[in-house]
Amino acid sequence: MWRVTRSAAANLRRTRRFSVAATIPGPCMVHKRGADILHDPWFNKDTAFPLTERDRLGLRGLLPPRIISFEQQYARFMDSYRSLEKNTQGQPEASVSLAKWRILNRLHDRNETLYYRVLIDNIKDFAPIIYTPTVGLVCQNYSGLFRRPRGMYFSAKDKGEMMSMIYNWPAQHVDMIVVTDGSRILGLGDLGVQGIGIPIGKLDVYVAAAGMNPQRVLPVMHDVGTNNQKLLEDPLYLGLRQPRLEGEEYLSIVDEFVEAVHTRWPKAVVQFEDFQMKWAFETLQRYRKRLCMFNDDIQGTAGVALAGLLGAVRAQGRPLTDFIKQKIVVVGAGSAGIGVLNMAVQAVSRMAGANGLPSDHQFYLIDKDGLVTKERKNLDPSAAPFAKYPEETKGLMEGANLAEVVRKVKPDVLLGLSGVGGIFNEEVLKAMRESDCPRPAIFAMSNPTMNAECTPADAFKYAGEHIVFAGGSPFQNVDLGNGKVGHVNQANNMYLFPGIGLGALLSGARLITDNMLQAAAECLAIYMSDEEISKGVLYPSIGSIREITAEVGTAVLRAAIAEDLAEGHGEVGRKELR
Ligand SMILES: NC(=O)C1=CN([C@@H]2O[C@H](COP(=O)(O)OP(=O)(O)OC[C@H]3O[C@@H](n4cnc5c(N)ncnc54)[C@H](O)[C@@H]3O)[C@@H](O)[C@H]2O)C=CC1
Ligand SMILES: CC(=O)C(=O)O
Ligand SMILES: [Mg+2]
Repeated sequence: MWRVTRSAAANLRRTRRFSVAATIPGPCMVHKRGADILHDPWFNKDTAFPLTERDRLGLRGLLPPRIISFEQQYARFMDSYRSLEKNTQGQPEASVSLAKWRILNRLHDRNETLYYRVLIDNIKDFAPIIYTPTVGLVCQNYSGLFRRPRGMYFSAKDKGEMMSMIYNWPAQHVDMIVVTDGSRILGLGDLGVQGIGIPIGKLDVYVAAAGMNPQRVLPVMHDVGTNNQKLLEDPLYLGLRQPRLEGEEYLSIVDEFVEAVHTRWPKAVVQFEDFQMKWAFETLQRYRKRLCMFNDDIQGTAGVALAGLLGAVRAQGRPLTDFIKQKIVVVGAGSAGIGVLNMAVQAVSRMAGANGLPSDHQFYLIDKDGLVTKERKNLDPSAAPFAKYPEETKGLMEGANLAEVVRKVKPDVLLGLSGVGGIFNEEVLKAMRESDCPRPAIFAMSNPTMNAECTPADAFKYAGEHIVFAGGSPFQNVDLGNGKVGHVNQANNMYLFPGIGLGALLSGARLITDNMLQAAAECLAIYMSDEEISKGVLYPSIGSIREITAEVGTAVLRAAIAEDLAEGHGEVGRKELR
């Protein structure tokens, strides 16, 4: 469909030459020399190059003479990080977090081997810096923070050029791509081109959690303009200074990108991230049968939430099949909230042996206009299956407000994916005290921290110490006094997306099916022991993200094999996989 232009062909030849020399995974031949190596974060070892390599690679004289081992470099970096922590005590949290991000980012830009080692070993400490919440702050300030490019940018001005541009990426192989258009970055809205921080952060998690080869990951930004007036007026803004493309014009950009990626790396897994709702659903429908892709906000989040919801049922001491009877109020009818409900419906249907949503389901959906009912004017088709008929609303009217809904419904679970910080206020949380449930669950899943629907401290204070709590960003456990601790879970799609991507990649499947996603969610749901669950611990520690990712990846791979979709990866073919 797309013309391979002359420059594309030339790029292809160049890339092939380059790739043979420089991007073979594993123990690799580096045909770069001298300063080019020191300036390439993929290969640079700084002062750790031994004398033999300094001679062979033309580095003699370009480095101070003393060889500092990798372990010494590691210790030196961690020392400077810990000193930064000590020296910034008492300073505003945002500036401390940004300072931490800066020193990690400088290392990322200089020496990826050391960067990923410190990241893997300290993932629990560093995840809040390279991922939510700090990544949100980084995106908000990206144009000012920008020093070196990372990833690829496909803008509205590149129409007709993408098949050629894709060959500008220096690596021959790409396994994993995370792409955004910056239109809904966490709960921070349209951040235009500055949203590139999200694909970068997500791919860092892929490397740390799934062991992806850092030379085979690609963060991508589709810059189709921004409707953020502040950014449009910012003289330093790095993106296109035009309103967002809409309709067919928008889709033609994404189509062209997908075609280019699929041509160059047909086996790469593509994760769509932080697209505004209409494009999140549209692109998922459009591409999910055409390439190995998923939408993390719709599908990854749904799996993590479902695992948490099933954990909440276990925490109540009830059998999993009681999930069907749970009264669940979902606040936020966007890509994440609707994604969660769709997956919950699949789970309920499986348990009930039914097809679709049983008529007596107890799911309630609230958006910015209140309770969603069949009387809603211009009811969004994706919300329609969850809109209540008047006789099902316990007397609540269309648009009833959140506190009213909680008072009347007395839910087992209150789950927020609204992006609105503090919306679970004192009144709402106190209403949760009247819940019929022996152990109600409150999930305040919106990111970053300031957009969480409530803090855990408020949740335990107003809704009661017996609740189970999960946030989307990390929070400290809550001291309830008398030696009691309110456990705080982090219900974040980071528990699943690395395993979904890894399993899909290793399977070599050409698409990601509902069964593969369901396998991922089920794997997470059964990961915790009954003892942990009874203490309100629904998810593993982020410190064990590699173990959980390996399990999830295996579950996804098995599901792909069971569906006869697995074609194999690298030297492991279809037969060996079986
Ligand atoms: N913890 C996690 O793993 C994840 C968290 N999220 C978070 O969820 C939030 C929403 O994401 P999306 O669904 O993609 O956004 P979206 O923009 O598609 O949807 C937001 C929804 O919230 C509703 N809303 C807005 N104001 C409201 C109010 N005052 N009361 C009730 N509802 C209100 C809107 O009507 C809309 O339905 C974001 O903050 C995002 O960071 C998203 C994905 C994963
Ligand atoms: C975690 C995530 O994907 C989000 O907040 O959008
Ligand atoms: Mg997201």
